[in-house]
Amino acid sequence: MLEIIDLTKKYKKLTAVDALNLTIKDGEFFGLLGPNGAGKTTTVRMISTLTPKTSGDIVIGGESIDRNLTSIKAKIGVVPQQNNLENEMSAWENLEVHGMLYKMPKEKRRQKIDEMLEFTELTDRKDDLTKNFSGGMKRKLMIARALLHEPELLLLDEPTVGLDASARRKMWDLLKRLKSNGLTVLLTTHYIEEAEVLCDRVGLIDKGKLLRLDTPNNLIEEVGKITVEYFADGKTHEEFFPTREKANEYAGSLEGDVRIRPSNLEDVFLKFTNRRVES
Ligand SMILES: Nc1ncnc2c1ncn2[C@@H]1O[C@H](COP(=O)(O)OP(=O)(O)OP(=O)(O)O)[C@@H](O)[C@H]1O
Repeated sequence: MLEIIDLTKKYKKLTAVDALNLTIKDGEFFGLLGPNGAGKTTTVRMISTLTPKTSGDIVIGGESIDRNLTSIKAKIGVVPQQNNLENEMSAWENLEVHGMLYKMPKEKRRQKIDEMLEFTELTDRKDDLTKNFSGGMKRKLMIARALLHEPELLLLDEPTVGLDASARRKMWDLLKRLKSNGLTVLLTTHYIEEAEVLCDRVGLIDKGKLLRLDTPNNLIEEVGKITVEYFADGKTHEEFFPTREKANEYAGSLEGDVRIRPSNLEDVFLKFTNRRVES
């Protein structure tokens, strides 16, 4: 569905995305996980054709984005990190304008608007101005809008950033419904739990480079399923073990504050970079 080949973006001396290679399969829910500034937004913007790439290629459904921009644009739906709704328009009007921009015939457009409002649970609020919406409702409307023209690939840039815990969980449910419908999704996030809960495979990205790419489980197993966390010399240390027995054995040799827990993707990131994703 999506092939990214040696994709690079340079801003003067800064290489924001550095020879990125990855392939996303049909129906896959793929996550790019990395801290702020890792190059996630730049990658999504290049795939969305909003930011020109410096070099490399992006192939969507067999077509390079350098070839046929109009047909590529029809294949993708984009949900940017920042709200870019028309705030003085109602939810319905925002969707109507999008459908017209994508040249959807009136009957089909109206039918999809109803369907998307229903899917995102915004039907009751369809006539309200979006400036009066909560952060979670705005994000849901942006998803409804991105799906309206029936794209093959949905790009979600940090879909839950700025949302409170309850709105984030509701958004995860909505994204899980998309996943069960078989849509191909590329999501960026710096939330560990989000990547673990939603993604079939995860690419760890830091300073523009892809460090690792696999299922969350495989990545965690590569590092060690069990973490021993202990406090010494004024800071917290982590050691990783393949089994609880080995972790127990090691923990037994330590003094003071010791915790044994399942490893997560934050530990994987820490192991490969010495830095945390959620800092
Ligand atoms: N228009 C620009 N001009 C110059 N540098 C930029 C520009 N856009 C991004 N950068 C730089 O490129 C790097 C990657 O930024 P990017 O926004 O892609 O990261 P990110 O992983 O999406 O982080 P965030 O979630 O905070 O947006 C950063 O160092 C950023 O400062």
